[in-house]
Amino acid sequence: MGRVSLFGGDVARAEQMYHESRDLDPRAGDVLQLKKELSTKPRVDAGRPADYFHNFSRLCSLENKHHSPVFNHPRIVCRYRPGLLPYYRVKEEILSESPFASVVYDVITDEENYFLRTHVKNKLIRGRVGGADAWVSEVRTSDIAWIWDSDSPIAQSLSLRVQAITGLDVKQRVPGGPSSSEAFQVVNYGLGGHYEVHMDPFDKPSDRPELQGSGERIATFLIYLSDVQRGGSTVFTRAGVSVAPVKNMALLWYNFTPALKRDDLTEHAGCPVLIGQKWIANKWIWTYGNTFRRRCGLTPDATHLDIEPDMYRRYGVN
Ligand SMILES: O=C(O)CCC(=O)C(=O)O
Ligand SMILES: [Fe+2]
Repeated sequence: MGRVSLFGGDVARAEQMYHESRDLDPRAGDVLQLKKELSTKPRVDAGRPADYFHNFSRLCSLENKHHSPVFNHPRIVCRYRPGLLPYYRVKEEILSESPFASVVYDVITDEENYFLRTHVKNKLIRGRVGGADAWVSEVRTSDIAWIWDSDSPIAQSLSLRVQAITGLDVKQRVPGGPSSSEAFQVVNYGLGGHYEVHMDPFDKPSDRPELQGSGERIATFLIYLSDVQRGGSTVFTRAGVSVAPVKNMALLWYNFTPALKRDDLTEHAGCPVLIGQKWIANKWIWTYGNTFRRRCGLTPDATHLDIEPDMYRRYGVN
């Protein structure tokens, strides 16, 4: 436990546990190992804000249900989300207004879920972080694989569903052209698997040819392919939102404000899986093809809900 605390950045607790366990058995292997790690590990991880681990671990340790800051706004929290098609509405729970984050239940069927997980069975490889020079890192401990729309009619119909729900273009113009969305990224986290605090837009240009000229990841549509017995929530460390995985539920948020300013409040993380395993499928939607679908607001600080009526009026949806 002391080593877990140290790994989680809680040096004070690790030291306290070291002293307690040393008094019990000073020669135990774990005690000696903890002593070694305490003496070599830098006390503060450079570049991380002081509240980095505090917010991450506090939000991760909340109970296994959604948490959001008090939503003090006259606009409703549960609604039928206006979508691209006037007759197609999905039940949506808004968890945060700014940054906008919401969940939609049962966006895929069990059969589609099974397809996504089995299609990648022999293709999963360790996920990386970074842009063109992406590297394997302890920051992200999961296996990933990609499913393009051209790989299967099921993937294609799922992409169209994401388009209908978000109102955003998701067309993939590969090979050769810029795309409005990436392939589904299927991710498997084993025990302890996690993804530390990060933002989805790239810091550096990506080396993936299909993304050249596509702009940026304006929205993230994350589908949970499994429940997780304990742990594995997605947490927004600055916005104070925690989302517990529910099989076949999707979590949607916008990484950019309507004025195309990177929204730092969307900083988020995947909490460590404590019991069970976790599967998700990410769909990132790009600026390309969406300039007129998600227009600017009337003011530079307009939020997503401010521009929504304008976004859907074009499709005859009120
Ligand atoms: O696993 C999660 O809950 C978050 C995953 C994530 O943020 C990502 O893949 O970019
Ligand atoms: Fe992410």
